[in-house]
Amino acid sequence: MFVLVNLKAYPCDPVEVATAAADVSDDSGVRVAVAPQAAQISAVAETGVETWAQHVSAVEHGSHTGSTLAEAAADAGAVGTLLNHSENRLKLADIDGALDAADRADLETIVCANNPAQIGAAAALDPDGVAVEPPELIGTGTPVSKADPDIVTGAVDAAARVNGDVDVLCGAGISTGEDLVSASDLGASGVLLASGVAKADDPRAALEDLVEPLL
Ligand SMILES: O=C[C@H](O)COP(=O)(O)O
Repeated sequence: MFVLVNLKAYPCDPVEVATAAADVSDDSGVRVAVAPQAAQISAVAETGVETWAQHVSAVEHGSHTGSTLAEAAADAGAVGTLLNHSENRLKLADIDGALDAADRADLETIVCANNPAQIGAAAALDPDGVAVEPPELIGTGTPVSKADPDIVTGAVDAAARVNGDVDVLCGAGISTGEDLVSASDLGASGVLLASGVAKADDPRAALEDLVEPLL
């Protein structure tokens, strides 16, 4: 299972979370990555944790003020990027362009989507992975794997019909090892989560709890 922790714009210490994630990944053998704010990619990558961008723009080098250049994210230490997160939705053409930008910079890609139909569309663009997240469950602590398991199995089926090479993650409300096991049982190959770690009093303990059933 792949555990991707999105720090969003939460007021956590990204280096503290990243250091804990690197340690938990090393100790458990579970792949754990952290996606901080763009300006914090370098500091997070220096901890040794697998580091992802939260977004890259569909642009090349040039006059694009305010953009997040894929090459700059990679130079700072990112090895992958989320795209089209529910909190940063993109037009179809911009998802496609951002995937091209990520490919140019050798970044792994996960395209987020709300439901199985959108997952099928996202998979058709040939990212490395897709992540299904019902927006209404994001940040609630109610795991998608329990509240809406059909959306996870539906996403797995939709992706497989379109593109057998794409990994399928699920997210929204995931915070415990039990949630991780449920996601795996439903066919997901990873989880995308945020508040369960970024807003935890003890992010290290939250990460340890997440991977515990996989040990
Ligand atoms: O990127 C992460 C997702 O939006 C899930 O957020 P959450 O774990 O706080 O529900």
